[in-house]
Amino acid sequence: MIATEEEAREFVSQQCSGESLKRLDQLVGALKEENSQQNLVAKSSLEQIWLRHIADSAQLLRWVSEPRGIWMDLGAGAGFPGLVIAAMRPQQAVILVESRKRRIEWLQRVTHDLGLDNCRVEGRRLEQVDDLEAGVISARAFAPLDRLLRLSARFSTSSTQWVLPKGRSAEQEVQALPRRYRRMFHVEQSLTDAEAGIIVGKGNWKGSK
Ligand SMILES: C[S@@+](CC[C@H](N)C(=O)[O-])C[C@H]1O[C@@H](n2cnc3c(N)ncnc32)[C@H](O)[C@@H]1O
Repeated sequence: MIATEEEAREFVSQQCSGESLKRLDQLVGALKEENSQQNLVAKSSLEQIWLRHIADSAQLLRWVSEPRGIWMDLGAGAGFPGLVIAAMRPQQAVILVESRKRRIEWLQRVTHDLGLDNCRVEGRRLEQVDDLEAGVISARAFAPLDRLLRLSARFSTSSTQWVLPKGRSAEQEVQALPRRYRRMFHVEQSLTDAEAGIIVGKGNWKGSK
C-alpha cells in the first residue's frame, strides 16, 4: 500500500517522465489555489493531494500499459483521474467530460496552462456528447455502476478497457449487476486505500446484453 505523500509522489514519479512530474507539481499548486475559490475536492484531502488524488488516479495505468485510442473520463470534476493520465501519458488522447460550468472553466484553464495538447474538455452532460469509440473509460465518484454503464454503453466497443475506482462498494455493485453481465468485470484492490476497490473490465456493454 502507498501510505504517505512521499510514497505517493515516488510511486507516480517511477511511471512518468520528469516533464510529466513537473506538470503534476504545477497541477497540485493550481488545485490548492483554485480550491479556495470553488469546492473542487474535499478540503480534508488537500494535505494529501498526492496520495488521495494523483497516485489514486495514476494507479489506473496498471490496467492500461500503453496508449489505447481515446481515454474518456466521465464526470472529471477537478480532473481526477483523467487530467493525471493526460499529464503522465502525453501519447494518450484524453477527453474529460464534465457538465458544471465552473468546473469546465477550471479544466479548460488548467489543461491549457499545463500544455496538455493531448487532452480535450467536453463541457456538457455525458448524455449530450456525440458518439465516439473509447479505448478506455474511467469514472471516479461519477454514478452508481448500473447507471454509469447505461450512460456510457454507446461509447464502448469489444476492446474498451473499463477502470472504475469505486471505494468500498465495488464488489457489491458488481454483484448487483444481472448475472450474465457480471463476467465482464472484476474488482481489484486500490493501492491508496485499503478499503477501496477498483472495478476493472473489458468489452462492449451493449454487446453483453
Ligand atoms: C463527485 S464528482 C467527482 C469528480 C472527479 N471524478 C473526482 O473523483 O474527483 C462528480 C462529477 O461528475 C459531474 N457529472 C455528474 N453527472 C454528469 C453528467 N451526466 N455528465 C457530465 N458530468 C456529470 C459533476 O458535475 C461532478 O463534477
